[in-house]
Amino acid sequence: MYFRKNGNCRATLANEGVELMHLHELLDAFSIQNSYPSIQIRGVETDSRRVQPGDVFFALTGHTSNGHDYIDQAVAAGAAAVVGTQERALLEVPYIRVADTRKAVALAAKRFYNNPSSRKVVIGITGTNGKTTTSFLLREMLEQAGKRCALFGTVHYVINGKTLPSPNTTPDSLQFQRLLHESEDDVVIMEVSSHGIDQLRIEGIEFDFAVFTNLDQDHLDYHGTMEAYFEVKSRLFNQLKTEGTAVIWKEDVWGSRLSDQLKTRGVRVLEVDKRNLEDSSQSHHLPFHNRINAELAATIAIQMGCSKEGIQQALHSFQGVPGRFEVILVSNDIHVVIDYAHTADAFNQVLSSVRNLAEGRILHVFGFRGNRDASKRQAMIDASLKGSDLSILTSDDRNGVSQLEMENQLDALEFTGKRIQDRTEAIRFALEQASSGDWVVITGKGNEPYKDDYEAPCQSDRKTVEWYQKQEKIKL
Ligand SMILES: CC(=O)N[C@H]1[C@@H](OP(=O)(O)OP(=O)(O)OC[C@H]2O[C@@H](n3ccc(=O)[nH]c3=O)[C@H](O)[C@@H]2O)O[C@H](CO)[C@@H](O)[C@@H]1O[C@H](C)C(=O)N[C@@H](C)C(=O)N[C@H](CCC(=O)O)C(=O)O
Ligand SMILES: Nc1ncnc2c1ncn2[C@@H]1O[C@H](COP(=O)(O)OP(=O)(O)OP(=O)(O)O)[C@@H](O)[C@H]1O
Repeated sequence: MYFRKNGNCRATLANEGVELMHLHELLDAFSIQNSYPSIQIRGVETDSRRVQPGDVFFALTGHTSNGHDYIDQAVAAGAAAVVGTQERALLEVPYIRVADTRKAVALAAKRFYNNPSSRKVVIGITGTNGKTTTSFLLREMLEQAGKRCALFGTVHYVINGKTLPSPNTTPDSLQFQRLLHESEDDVVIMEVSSHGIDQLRIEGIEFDFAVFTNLDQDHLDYHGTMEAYFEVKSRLFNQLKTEGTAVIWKEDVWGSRLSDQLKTRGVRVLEVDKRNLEDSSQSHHLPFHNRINAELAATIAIQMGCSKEGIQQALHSFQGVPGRFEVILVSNDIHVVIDYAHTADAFNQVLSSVRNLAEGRILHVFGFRGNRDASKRQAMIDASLKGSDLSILTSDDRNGVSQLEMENQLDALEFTGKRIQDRTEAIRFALEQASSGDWVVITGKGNEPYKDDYEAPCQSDRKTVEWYQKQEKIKL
């Protein structure tokens, strides 16, 4: 069945609900002047293992493998055309050479799915810490005001109210356009990671609002320097619509710098600073860092027509974010906080928030992810030692690094606290040490499962704490 939609000639495959498009129409999306045959294509794909007959296969040069190595596999699976950057011997299907396949696939997917984000309010949230929390808070405020929100982030994606697993904080461009094509939501709230920007996952998307929370040392294994990291993050703001608005936490030095840059360029900027927090009575029950996130979210919500009362109501009913400042009261007046902090600044924030609450001591359990930015580790250790009364260094997620190698790396750091290799054991130790009025703060994994060789393998920090309570393995 053929039909025309927004001027594009499309067709639907019987019983599959899949639209067809002419190859030249797709290639127009990334400005390829072409004389390729006018074949019909069925879809866009970047993974040879998922190619269906009629798809255009985009060969991406990745960090672990090279899509060009899978072109033959894609063609064998029925690819109607292939797009890549490398020179190729003649194929039995058209091969289109471009300068940048990531850019090409982003623009092709946008065209193929008929630019779905153009019909929604699009909000991007970036920064080292606070993206997830700000996005959850904003969703709560907007949903309570009757706006249906799609959400993309670290914890999960939500489309049409349905929760989907999150393979990446920021989805790749193809997945993003595909999901938005299905979305009947009014608003799109997305966490925008620096990897996502660098890998052009948001290429071609125009934002109504872009938020900057803060910048702290992280991901330098990928970006090299803080300057480079900042430069990548700031690219999000080049994708604001002409009438779009930047919302920035001004107390952060990088945020202040970004704000000045944007104002010089004539971009509309709404700055949030400590004074806004003093004025806002509605978020006083939250730890300080989440008050920042709440204020950033509220600034957008107000711009989108939400009432102050509605925002207050949303903050009141907010259930929190899985694995972010989750507080568990265990017996004998001992509190446990499960949190996702994995930078020095996040440690400072969380530990000082707990300091304001704790009558007794703070016992901090933390670790490091293997195969990721190791240059931030000493600053994290220093923040833990400074902000807690007992600092317990354990395993976080070795991410393919052997235990021996990890232990060697830790030996090279200056740490005067307690080291317990096994995470379950470290949590047990902290709980055993705690007495009435103390707070045990467990950071790094949040709601994510961790792998451990000890008694309770592959579970979450919360489950471990609850397990100890239930098993009465320790006297709480
Ligand atoms: C290092 C990195 O960022 N990698 C991301 C990147 O993968 P890649 O391009 O390197 O993929 P690859 O595995 O080398 O494969 C290259 C190409 O060959 C294709 N292929 C491969 C095998 C095959 O048989 N056939 C085939 O066609 C693949 O489909 C792909 O198109 O692009 C993929 C799709 O977008 C991402 O899923 C993947 O994220 C990995 C899983 C990852 O861990 N990324 C982290 C660093 C990340 O992006 N994190 C941020 C959050 C950071 C934070 O703020 O905390 C995020 O947004 O998630
Ligand atoms: N505004 C903030 N400033 C500093 N630290 C914060 C802030 N908000 C949250 N944090 C800390 O950062 C941790 C991660 O928070 P959140 O998940 O909201 O951020 P994120 O940017 O989405 O992180 P990631 O991309 O790694 O998932 C929290 O558990 C908390 O320790």
